Amino acid sequence: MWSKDKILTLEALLPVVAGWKAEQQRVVFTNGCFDLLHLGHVDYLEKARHLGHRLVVGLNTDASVSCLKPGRPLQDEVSRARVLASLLFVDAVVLFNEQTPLTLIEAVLPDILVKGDDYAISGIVGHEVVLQNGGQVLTVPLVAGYSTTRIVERIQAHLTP
Ligand SMILES: Nc1ncnc2c1ncn2[C@@H]1O[C@H](COP(=O)(O)OP(=O)(O)OP(=O)(O)O)[C@@H](O)[C@H]1O
Ligand SMILES: O=P(O)(O)O[C@@H]1O[C@H]([C@H](O)CO)[C@@H](O)[C@H](O)[C@@H]1O
Repeated sequence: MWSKDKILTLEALLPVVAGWKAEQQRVVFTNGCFDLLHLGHVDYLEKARHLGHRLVVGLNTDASVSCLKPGRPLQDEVSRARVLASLLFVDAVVLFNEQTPLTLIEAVLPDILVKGDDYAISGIVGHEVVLQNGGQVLTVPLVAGYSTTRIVERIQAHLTP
């Protein structure tokens, strides 16, 4: 499968998810901006995937990111989606334009909802609907010292005479 074929609209994703569920494959969902992919992202996404059988990543569109993080994204949504889709342990990438992935999560109804542990379970968007549906909401420990912001700051410091 080509990585680009993992990037699906919600309409295209839902029957794929239904097929996985019919085969008793536990579907893991996470979401984020993933502007500059770094070790923390890779570590957490790989761990998230191994909490179940299939990993779906909800990716904020450029418009969504720019509302949440002024001055971002540094990489456009096409680039961010392809980079995520190129990861072996990512099974699907779906863009969402809202400020939160709630509608997306309500549609996908994953078996497991995951975020890094920079989020408390109660602060993870969609935790209620996933728990009400009998699913799990879990966090994965952060890899210390890695963030997109940190990368930007280091580049800026490097360029500053
Ligand atoms: N160092 C890290 N280790 C593990 N997971 C991380 C790390 N940094 C971010 N994540 C997780 O990656 C997902 C996407 O986060 P995000 O795109 O905001 O990354 P970020 O590097 O924190 O970006 P920013 O610096 O702009 O906030 C979130 O679920 C977050 O919990
Ligand atoms: O990359 P981020 O900033 O970790 O991703 C955000 O996560 C929010 C989270 O799901 C809140 O529980 C989400 O609401 C927001 O749209 C970004 O995806």
